[in-house]
Amino acid sequence: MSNTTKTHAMDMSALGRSQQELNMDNESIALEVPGLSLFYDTKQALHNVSMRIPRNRVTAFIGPSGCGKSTLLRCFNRMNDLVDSCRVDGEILLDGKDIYGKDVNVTELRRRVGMVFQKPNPFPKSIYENVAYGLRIQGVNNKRTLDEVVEWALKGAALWDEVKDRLNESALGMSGGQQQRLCIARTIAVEPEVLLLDEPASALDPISTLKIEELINELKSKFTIVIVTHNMQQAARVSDYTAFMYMGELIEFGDTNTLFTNPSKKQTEDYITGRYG
Ligand SMILES: Nc1ncnc2c1ncn2[C@@H]1O[C@H](COP(=O)(O)OP(=O)(O)OP(=O)(O)O)[C@@H](O)[C@H]1O
Repeated sequence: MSNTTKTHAMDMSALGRSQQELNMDNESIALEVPGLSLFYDTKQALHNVSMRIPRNRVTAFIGPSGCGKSTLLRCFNRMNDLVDSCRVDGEILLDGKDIYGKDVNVTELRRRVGMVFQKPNPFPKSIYENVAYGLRIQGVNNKRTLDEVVEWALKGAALWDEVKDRLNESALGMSGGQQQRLCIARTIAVEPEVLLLDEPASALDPISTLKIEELINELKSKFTIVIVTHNMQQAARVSDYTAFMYMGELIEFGDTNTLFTNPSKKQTEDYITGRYG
């Protein structure tokens, strides 16, 4: 990298990050993509993507609009199955087993790999029932069990103190930031292994965004987290590993500190220094 570029590369210490580098070879792997292509009709949106997502870490997908970040994220819990024109070619291994295999129960897969979307989407139900929803679907109706899980999940989503006195009020009366944390609580209530976050803070104000980022940092001790973000500062703040994508290809994937301060590919360097995107 040239000296000029180095001065433009992100100052990671300003983000409060330690300089410690992580090594994928020392990680336990939650999700493995040996080589995945994806088509919407004849248009190829992912080109032979290979990657390993480490357990109990935060992995961020960055890249310009339309590069395939959300498409790849949605492959991890087969949300793309809902798109008629979509065809996936390849495997994704969750704990070593192909999630596209014939015998896979997709409902169970989506419990194990939960997803939170860009726009908070609570159900028009009470705060309590939003969090209890996934358990009720599983047939859990014991009040004591539900009470315990609702409290655990709301605490886990850093929302309990704000809502504990109004659990029976409608979730639709909450602020946007609270609704997004409620959606996180609803997702973690069924104890997934992986949490997919698709731009979870982009519709939120800066204070709510900060809360979501702090929450991500806390949740990674229990869950493997994959986050799509447009915001490079956010990726640098919250993630351990970062994948840079461009036009459906995975260009570079590695430890976040290294990717932002010393990228190995020219395309990554151009993107993080603001030359395109
Ligand atoms: N349901 C769909 N049908 C057809 N094409 C789609 C569909 N969803 C996405 N695409 C196309 O696939 C490509 C990748 O889109 P995707 O939304 O994954 O990109 P992205 O990197 O997440 O973009 P953004 O940052 O704007 O959300 C784009 O060319 C997009 O137009």
